[in-house]
Amino acid sequence: MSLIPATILTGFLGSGKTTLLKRVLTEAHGQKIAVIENEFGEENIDTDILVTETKEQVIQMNNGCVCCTIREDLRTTLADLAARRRKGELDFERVVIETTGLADPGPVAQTFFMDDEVAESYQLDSILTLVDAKHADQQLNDRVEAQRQVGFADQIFISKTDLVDEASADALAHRLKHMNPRAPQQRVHFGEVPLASVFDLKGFNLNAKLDIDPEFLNDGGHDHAHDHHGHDHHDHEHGEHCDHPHHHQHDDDVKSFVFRATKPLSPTKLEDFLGAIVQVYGPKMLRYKGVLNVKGSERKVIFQGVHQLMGSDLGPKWAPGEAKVSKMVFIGIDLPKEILLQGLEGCVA
Ligand SMILES: Nc1nc2c(ncn2[C@@H]2O[C@H](COP(=O)(O)OP(=O)(O)OP(=O)(O)O)[C@@H](O)[C@H]2O)c(=O)[nH]1
Repeated sequence: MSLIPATILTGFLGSGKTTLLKRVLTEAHGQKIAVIENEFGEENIDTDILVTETKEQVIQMNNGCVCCTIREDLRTTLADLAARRRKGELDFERVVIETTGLADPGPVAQTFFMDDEVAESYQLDSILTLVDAKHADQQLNDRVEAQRQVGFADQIFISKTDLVDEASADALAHRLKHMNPRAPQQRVHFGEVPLASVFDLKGFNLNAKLDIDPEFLNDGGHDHAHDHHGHDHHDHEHGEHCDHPHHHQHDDDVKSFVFRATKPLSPTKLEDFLGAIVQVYGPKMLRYKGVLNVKGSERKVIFQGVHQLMGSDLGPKWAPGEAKVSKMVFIGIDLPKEILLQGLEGCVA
C-alpha cells in the first residue's frame, strides 16, 4: 500500500492556520483529508468549525503542548488512523496535522522517522508555516517557538499582508529569508491559496531539489544589527555604508548558513563528521539539506536531516557541463558556524 502523505501546518498563535485549513478543506475537491488538531485546553473551537463545515475526519488531541508531551499521542493517533484505514473503517488519502501556535514542530516531524509503525504508513510531505505579517516581528523577537516554526518550514505562507504596508511586508520577507533561505515564501489573503502550493510539495523528499540561493546569505541586503557579532554572514566592513533598506534591528536566534565545496567530498569523512556533529548540536539543528558531489558517485547525493536524524539518497546524474558544486544549507539555533564549516572543509576527499 502506498504511503499516506502527511502535512504539518504550523505558525504562531493567530497566524491564520485554521483559516487556511478551512479554505483548503472546502476546496479539496474529491480529496479526503484526515485532520489532526492539537490544541490547548478542553474546548476545541477550531475542531467544531471544521466538523460542521466540512466532512473531514477530525481527530483532536487535547493534552497540551506538542513540544513536550505529544509525540506519544501523535504516534498512537497516526497508527490508529492507519490501522482503521487498512481495515476499511476510515477512508482518507492524506493527513494534515495542525499544531498549536506555541508548538515546536520538531518533535512532530520526528515522529514520522522515529516510529516504525508510523514510518511504514506515512510519508511526511512538508511542514507549512504561517507567518502573520502584522505581528511577526514582535513574535519573532520574543518567542523562540515562532523562530523555530520558521526554521523548520518547507514552505512559508505570509498572512495578513493586507494589514501592513508594502515596505514592512518586504522587510519581513527578507528577515524570514535569512532565517530560512530554503523555504519558498508566498503571501496568502485569508487562507486563499492554490492546493498545489499546499500538498505534494515533497519538502521532505530527499530527491527534492535544493531551492536555495547561497549568494543571498552573503548579500548586503540585511540589517546592520548583525555587525557586532562578527561571526555571521555580512559582507560589509564595520561602518561601511550600504544602500539597502534596514527596516529591522532584529538579531534572530534561528540563523542559516550555506556550505559550498567545489572539490568532491569523501563519503566516510562526511558521515563521521556529521554523525559526531549531530550528537552534540542535533537539538539546535532544525533542518539541514544538501546536494553533494561525493567522490566515487556519478550521481548527486541528496542529503537532509532534522535534529539528530539524517538520511541520504542518490539523486540524478550531474548534467554534462554542470559545475559539480556541493551545497548544504543549515538552519538552526546559534549553530557554531565556524566549527561546522571547518569540519566540512575537512571532509574533502
Ligand atoms: N486581515 C487578515 N486577517 C486574517 C488573515 N488570515 C487570517 N486572518 C484572521 O486572523 C485571525 C486568526 O486566524 P486563525 O485562522 O484562527 O489563526 P490560527 O493560526 O488558527 O490561530 P490559533 O489557533 O490561535 O493558533 C482570524 O480572525 C482570521 O480571520 C489575513 O490574511 N488577513
